[in-house]
Amino acid sequence: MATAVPVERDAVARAFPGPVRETVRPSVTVHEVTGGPDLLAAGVGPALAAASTAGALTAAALDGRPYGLVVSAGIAGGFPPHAPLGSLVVADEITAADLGAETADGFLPVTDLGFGTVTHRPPAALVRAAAAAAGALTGTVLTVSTVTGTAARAAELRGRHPRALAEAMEGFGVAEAAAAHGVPVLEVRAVSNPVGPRDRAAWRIGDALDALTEGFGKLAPVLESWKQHDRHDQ
Ligand SMILES: O=C(O)c1cccc(C(=O)CC[C@H]2O[C@@H](n3cnc4c(=O)[nH]cnc43)[C@H](O)[C@@H]2O)c1
Repeated sequence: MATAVPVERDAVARAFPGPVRETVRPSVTVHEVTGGPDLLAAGVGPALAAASTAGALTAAALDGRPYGLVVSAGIAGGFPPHAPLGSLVVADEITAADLGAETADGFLPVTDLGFGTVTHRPPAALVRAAAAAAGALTGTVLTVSTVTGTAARAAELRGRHPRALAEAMEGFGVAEAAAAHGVPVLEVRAVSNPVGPRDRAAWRIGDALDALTEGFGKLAPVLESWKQHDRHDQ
């Protein structure tokens, strides 16, 4: 499970009762919850999140304990009124919103330029089960390299992605790493702030971290049934 920063990782860890063992890997430190998931604070932004997640995936595969599922988790901006503060969002699409080219006629995703991908889709059955268990909304979660800070940019993003519920900065990077290893991905976000005009006073990071802990408490049985990694140990 990959969060951006340690405070998010620790919020997820609080949902699982077991003790935590810290293992230093070449590109990332893994917090292994006994009887629960492995957790990474993979860094802020898609590039570092991809590098850290790929490192953990590679290390686990070389140990003969490959992961069966990768989860990108953390706080996010929610598009009002679709994803209110404190709500939980499970992504059915993880989309890189600013990976492309600006043209006189508007933004072109890299796929229109003939390269790569801009969207990863988590397994539909997993998304349904996770959202039902956690009482979460489902929709597109955008990955951006620049936090939206104006109403105009928020409207532009929703115009291009009408199903977008939230934006964050790591999901697509984590999903790229998972895809490179042939492992399914899920993204779960708790809304800490509205997407729109920059207003630090409007952040509710503590509430979002609490929602993350509560959400993962409810998600645990769903994730357990998808987890192949620990089954290799038994
Ligand atoms: O400076 C600001 O106005 C500002 C507003 C919201 C969030 C930030 C961050 O630097 C948070 C980055 C961190 O948290 C995730 N996150 C949370 N809210 C958002 C958001 O609205 N847009 C993008 N990312 C967000 C993100 O995944 C990072 O890990 C700054």
